Amino acid sequence: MISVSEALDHLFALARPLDVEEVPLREAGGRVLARPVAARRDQPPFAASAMDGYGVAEAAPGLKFTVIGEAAAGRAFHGQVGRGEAVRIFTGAPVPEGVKTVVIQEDVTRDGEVITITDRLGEGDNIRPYGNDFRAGLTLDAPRLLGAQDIALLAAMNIARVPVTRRPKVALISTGDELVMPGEDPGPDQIIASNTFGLYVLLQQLGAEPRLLPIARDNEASLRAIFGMVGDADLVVTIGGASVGDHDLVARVAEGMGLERAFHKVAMRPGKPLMSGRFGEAMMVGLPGNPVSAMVCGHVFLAPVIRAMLGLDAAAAPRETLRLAAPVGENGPREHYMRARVTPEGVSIFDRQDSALLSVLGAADALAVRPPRDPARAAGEEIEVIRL
Ligand SMILES: Nc1nc2c(c(=O)[nH]1)N[C@H]1C(S)=C(S)[C@@H](COP(=O)(O)OP(=O)(O)OC[C@H]3O[C@@H](n4cnc5c(N)ncnc54)[C@H](O)[C@@H]3O)O[C@H]1N2
Ligand code: MOO
Repeated sequence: MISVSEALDHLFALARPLDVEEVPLREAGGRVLARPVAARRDQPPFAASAMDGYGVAEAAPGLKFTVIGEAAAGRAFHGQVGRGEAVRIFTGAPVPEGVKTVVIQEDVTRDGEVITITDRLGEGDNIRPYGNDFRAGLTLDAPRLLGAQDIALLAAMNIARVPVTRRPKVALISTGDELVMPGEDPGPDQIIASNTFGLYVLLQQLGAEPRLLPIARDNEASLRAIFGMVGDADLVVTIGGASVGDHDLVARVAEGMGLERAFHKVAMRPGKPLMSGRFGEAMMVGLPGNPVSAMVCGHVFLAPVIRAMLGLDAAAAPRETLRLAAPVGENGPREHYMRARVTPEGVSIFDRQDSALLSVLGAADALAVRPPRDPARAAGEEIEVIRL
């Protein structure tokens, strides 16, 4: 069995980078910027007032001015402002020629067209200089996962269409005679396909485009038929049928259809029967069927693979080092990803870790990672966690 980090190395080698597409700005949130983009203008494109008030050449308590016009956002005052003159000005307005400072209206008394600066004149000129935020050519570097604030910046840069990495198309195949879809009536020996839907949402959240294929039954003909439906998927993910049982046919059938397997079985818990390889034009990852095993493999393997396909760093799921809230016993020979909660007292690992228990996963907000053969640990000792 290979280690988790060896498995990740294999997976990164199997993943192919995707091409670039242009999308409208509003659709670029959550996508990965594929090429650097440069600002197409200076911002602000003129010196702008930062406040509502009066623009003057020089301000001091007691000085009087005659108001000769008005400058508002989107409506400049085009004349020259001389000594003894003021322009009524509003936030965002271009600062007229001759104005050196904006006195906020709270620091002024007005009588008809004449204003007088009171004796509590505030500090600063209240003017945002030309190009103060950025200049044309300012570059947003790629690759970069675009958040809401990046979209605001790109808009200000006047970028209406954004080059992003195409979303990886992922075909999700559940396998098993026992599975029915949520909402259906299960027979007495059937259960509901669950991790399929968890993985679907995880993939969506990662920026992939998942597609649910019909459930493949535990026979070669059914598996072959469903594999025949993967189309132009970049990644084929199977769930279940990965182990050694008589009905675990996934690897055999996929190999019959051209899978070049890179590995099968990883020294981890849960998730041991993981496999992967190239499957025609696609990459294939076979996940174990146990609901928690599949979800843990989603976080530990699928998430880094999707990020790599999107052009982000090929890196394992980020870990943090925190302190244990309670002692934990020694670990076995496999790297153990234990459902846990991060509390103010530290990392609290759940007692029940069976890989069928989705209720325990639902209560968890982190996976505590124990190295193989990690000795028993006391409360307060450090432990690495992956946040869920
Ligand atoms: N003799 C051995 N038996 C098993 C081993 C082993 O090494 N030797 N490994 C165990 C481990 S670890 C795991 S994990 C499981 C994984 O087995 P499979 O990948 O073949 O999964 P299945 O047998 O198809 O299903 C396991 C379990 O999960 C349920 N399941 C499957 N798909 C779904 C789904 N989409 N949604 C919800 N639940 C699902 C299925 O009904 C089974 O209960 O093998 C152990 N056995
Ligand atoms: O390795 Mo299995 O995934 O423990 O349930």
